[in-house]
Amino acid sequence: MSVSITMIGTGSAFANAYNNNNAIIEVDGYRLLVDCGITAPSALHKLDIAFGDLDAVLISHTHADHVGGLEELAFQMKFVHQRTPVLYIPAPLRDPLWEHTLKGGLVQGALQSLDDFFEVRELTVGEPAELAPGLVIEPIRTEHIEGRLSYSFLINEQFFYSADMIFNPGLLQQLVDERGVRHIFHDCQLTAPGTVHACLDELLTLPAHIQSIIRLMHYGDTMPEYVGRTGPMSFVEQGKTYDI
Ligand SMILES: O=c1ccn([C@@H]2O[C@@H]3COP(=O)(O)O[C@H]3[C@H]2O)c(=O)[nH]1
Ligand SMILES: [Zn+2]
Ligand SMILES: [Zn+2]
Repeated sequence: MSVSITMIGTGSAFANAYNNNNAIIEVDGYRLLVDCGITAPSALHKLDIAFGDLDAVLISHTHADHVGGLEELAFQMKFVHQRTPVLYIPAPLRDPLWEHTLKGGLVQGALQSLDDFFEVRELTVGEPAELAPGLVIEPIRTEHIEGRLSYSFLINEQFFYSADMIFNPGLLQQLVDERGVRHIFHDCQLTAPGTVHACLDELLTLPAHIQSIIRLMHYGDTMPEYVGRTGPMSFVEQGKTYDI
């Protein structure tokens, strides 16, 4: 069963030349949207993909470049398509997503909870869950912003998707050398210091065999200036589909 990933956006939160760093993971026609930022609706439209073509959405954390498009998704699916989209979410993130992010825009009349807009499927952190045949996802708690919840994802035991995280060489070493991870898509802040994201200088300190399986995402508008300066790593191209 072949699994692919298409980054509908590869940009950092402040990028203008790239859409928000959100992805579609596809296996046998099943399409999972990973994060749904402010630009996701237009990014999907440019790829001729409608919200109705998606099977589910998975959320890593509640920054707007990762959840800012969920209100439109919720309203469109409810009031245009009369459908309830499936929302996969690491369990501890469920309440903050509603209380701190979505409630303000979605609450109206009898519609008072996340369940009024989504079929919520909570994921247990640290446990693999089969979302569809051939698509097993394990949320891993990673550090991004002090005091805020954020998760990376291990997919089919072989693909690690960082979402937003600070540099954690020990975790990457463990994933590759002990758990057999073969592909990594990692956020990459092009300039130091990496206070809330792994930065390029830090990622370049990884062992070569780990760098060789890393593709860099969630980058700023100056990315072209860094092509050829990323060692064995390479930048993910926005809109390109990769087998993982
Ligand atoms: O303590 C903080 C909190 C936030 N920020 C910026 O806001 C952005 C929010 O989206 P992001 O997580 O993709 O990237 C973050 C950073 O660019 C920061 O630099 N330091
Ligand atoms: Zn981000
Ligand atoms: Zn973030």
